Amino acid sequence: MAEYNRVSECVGLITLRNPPVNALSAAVRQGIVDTVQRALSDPNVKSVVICGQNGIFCGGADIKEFGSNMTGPPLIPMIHAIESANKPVVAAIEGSALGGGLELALGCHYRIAHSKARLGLPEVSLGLLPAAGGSQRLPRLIGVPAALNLITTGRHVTAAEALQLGIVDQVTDHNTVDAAVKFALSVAGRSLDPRRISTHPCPQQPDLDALFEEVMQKVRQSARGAIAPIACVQAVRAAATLPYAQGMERERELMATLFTSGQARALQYCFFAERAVGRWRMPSGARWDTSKPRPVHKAAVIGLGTMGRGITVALAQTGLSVIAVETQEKQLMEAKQAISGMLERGAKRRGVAPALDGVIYSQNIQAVADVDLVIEAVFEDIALKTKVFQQLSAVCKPGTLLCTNTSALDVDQLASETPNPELVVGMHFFAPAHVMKLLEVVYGPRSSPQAVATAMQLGKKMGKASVAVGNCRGFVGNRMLKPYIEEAFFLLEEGATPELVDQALEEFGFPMGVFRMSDLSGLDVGWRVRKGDGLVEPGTASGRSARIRQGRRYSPLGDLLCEEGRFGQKTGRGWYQYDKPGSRVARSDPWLHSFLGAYRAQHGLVARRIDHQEVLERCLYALINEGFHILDDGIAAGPEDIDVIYVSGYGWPRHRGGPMFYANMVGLAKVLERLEHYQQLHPEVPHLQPSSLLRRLVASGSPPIHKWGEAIKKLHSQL
Ligand SMILES: CCCCCCC[C@H](O)CC(=O)SCCNC(=O)CCNC(=O)[C@H](O)C(C)(C)COP(=O)([O-])OP(=O)([O-])OC[C@H]1O[C@@H](n2cnc3c(N)ncnc32)[C@H](O)[C@@H]1OP(=O)([O-])[O-]
Ligand SMILES: NC(=O)c1ccc[n+]([C@@H]2O[C@H](COP(=O)([O-])OP(=O)(O)OC[C@H]3O[C@@H](n4cnc5c(N)ncnc54)[C@H](O)[C@@H]3O)[C@@H](O)[C@H]2O)c1
Repeated sequence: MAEYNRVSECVGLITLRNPPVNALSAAVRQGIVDTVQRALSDPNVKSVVICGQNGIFCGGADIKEFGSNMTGPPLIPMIHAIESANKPVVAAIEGSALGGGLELALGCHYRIAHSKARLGLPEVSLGLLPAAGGSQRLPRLIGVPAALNLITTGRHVTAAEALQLGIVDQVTDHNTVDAAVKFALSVAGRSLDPRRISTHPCPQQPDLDALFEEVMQKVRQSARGAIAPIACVQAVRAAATLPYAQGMERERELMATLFTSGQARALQYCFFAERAVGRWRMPSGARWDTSKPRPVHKAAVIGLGTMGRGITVALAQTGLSVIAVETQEKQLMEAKQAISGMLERGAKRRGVAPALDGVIYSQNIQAVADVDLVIEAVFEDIALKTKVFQQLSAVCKPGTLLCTNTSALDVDQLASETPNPELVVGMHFFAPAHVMKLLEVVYGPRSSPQAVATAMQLGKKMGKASVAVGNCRGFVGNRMLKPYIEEAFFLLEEGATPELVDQALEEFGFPMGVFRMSDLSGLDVGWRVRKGDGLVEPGTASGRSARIRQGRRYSPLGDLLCEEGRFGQKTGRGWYQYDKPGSRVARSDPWLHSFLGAYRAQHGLVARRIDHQEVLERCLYALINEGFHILDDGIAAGPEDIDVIYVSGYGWPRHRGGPMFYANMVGLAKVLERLEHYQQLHPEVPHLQPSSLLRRLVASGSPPIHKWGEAIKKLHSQL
């Protein structure tokens, strides 16, 4: 709703009231229509101010309404009525003015913002465009290049930048509503014609065609199949080339296409999923809203290799004091240099001072005695980690949380080696840890709710998408990756090439296919794991039996490449070839193709034609099937958790919503049918055997994703 008051005798003050972000629901739109009319028809009112309650102007259209039949007054005529008003209307912007919220403000004649406010048109990130006139008014106000940048990226700008761009007329450090009322009084009676943005022509821009061509190319490259950024460019082009009314018509047409697209549904699902994972729960019944995190002022990182360095940077950037411990002197010196460099570059980008003094380096574990939380990132070796955890338990003050960054070891086993297992959780970061958005917070059966709450809160402070998951081999992300990679290997055996597999996955929207990714992260990583699992058998055995290990189909292709010293980019050779070790441009390698030919011949395999469809079905459905197992095992609380993990940590294209959402879109019956089909063809591949949850869901009529919970058993913290 919207509340109306008369202030300073002759200013009509309209306050949007719809907590928490004053989204423009039907009731709010109706409230605005009514109160604007009331203010305009009151002869005592000389000007009008629109603000939002609780320090936030407006978070835009109510996204929850998009899934239903929209009722209430539409936004476009409502904003048009404000712009056409014969009394000045001033927007008082505190907190956020986003999407429809900024479009509403652009319909006002003046905009006053608090210095801490953020403004933007983020519709593109929801698969939409600013379709309440934003795509037509913003270019008229700030010019085509700046509007293109804001609308195609959806980025939020600070009040200072908004002032510089000309989006707002004044910025205040004081009470915004008071400033806006004062301003409204000062402009009462002035001509409003120059303030009606829709009546302006777009500022002239030389080489308009070249500009649009360039931006379109850039957008197509970075959008990786997303349609909204392209529609955003088209809408701004309409603003630049057509009269306002025709531009609005184009905006409407483009929005109509986007609004009902699967991509918009997927992106809006992601928006809510990212918020839903914050409402975590544990098998014990402990939950986000009943578990109080411990304050963390000082943290420690043990082991300053690849991961420890990034984790130190991520912690220091949140303003924490960090004790960074590394036993090897040379490593310590190198780490200090690398961490300082990362902090300096990060601070420069964000325009703040680098937190160099926030990090204290030591070779001695005793230095962590008074920290509140430790993150261990030493080598992936259970004996070493156990020793480190025992040392930490002896050294740290009582109550210090002990977190491990292990990728695959048993968090619960580590916990059981300490006197206080309730203080132990996994904090599984992804490389590079100061950049990658994802954090899996892994709880064991004995982890306390407080430990989980603390790790989740710290993750949020570091700007991570933090997801609480149970303890099992590979946790959620890496566990699902295993069948995906295995299927890719099997496809090579059957006739595919790394190029074909990668192309299919990249066209689907992954930034990198499985083989380019494997070259980047190093083939030796998986080799070490497979050796540890007793799967790697040296030798030249041939035939089908050589490819069955531990009772199931196994492809030794990755091991054979490692035996050749082909570890990927770092050695200049892997699934592709590179100009030199460390170089990043992958080129097709004829050696690899003849190696695959010889391998197939040795094992009696006949190459067949494999198309993109099969690549996608085999790799993605195997991954999704594991996701269903994970849900059934209770390792992830819901499909949103899995989807957030895949979108923020594994390059799953956001406009496809995540693997579980994608399965829902494709249709669960179809996924089941294809898995059954491939399982019949490859009976020795257990991960193609459809999960019982998938079968149950299909049997119960394939309920929509938000109803899957009813078919899922209770949460577990361990398999
Ligand atoms: C054909 C039809 C024509 C239509 C015309 C088009 C109009 C327009 O162009 C389209 C739009 O405006 S598109 C919209 C463009 N606008 C955007 O994209 C802005 C989206 N919002 C944001 O970016 C952030 O919420 C803020 C920065 C506003 C606050 O951040 P913060 O302080 O960290 O808070 P938080 O944790 O993020 O959210 C708190 C709670 O509020 C919820 N909620 C939030 N916004 C909502 C909304 N618009 N709606 C509903 N709910 C919304 C959120 O889900 C959460 O509830 P939950 O129960 O926990 O899930
Ligand atoms: N590299 C990745 O992509 C990645 C991703 C997620 C998780 N992880 C996990 O993070 C952990 C660290 O991996 P990494 O890649 O950073 O390893 P790394 O080999 O780069 O670094 C490990 C560091 O720990 C130091 N160290 C060993 N024993 C120590 C001790 N007792 N005290 C202090 N320092 C000690 C080593 O000197 C080395 O500098 C592993 O458990 C790994 O599984 C790695």
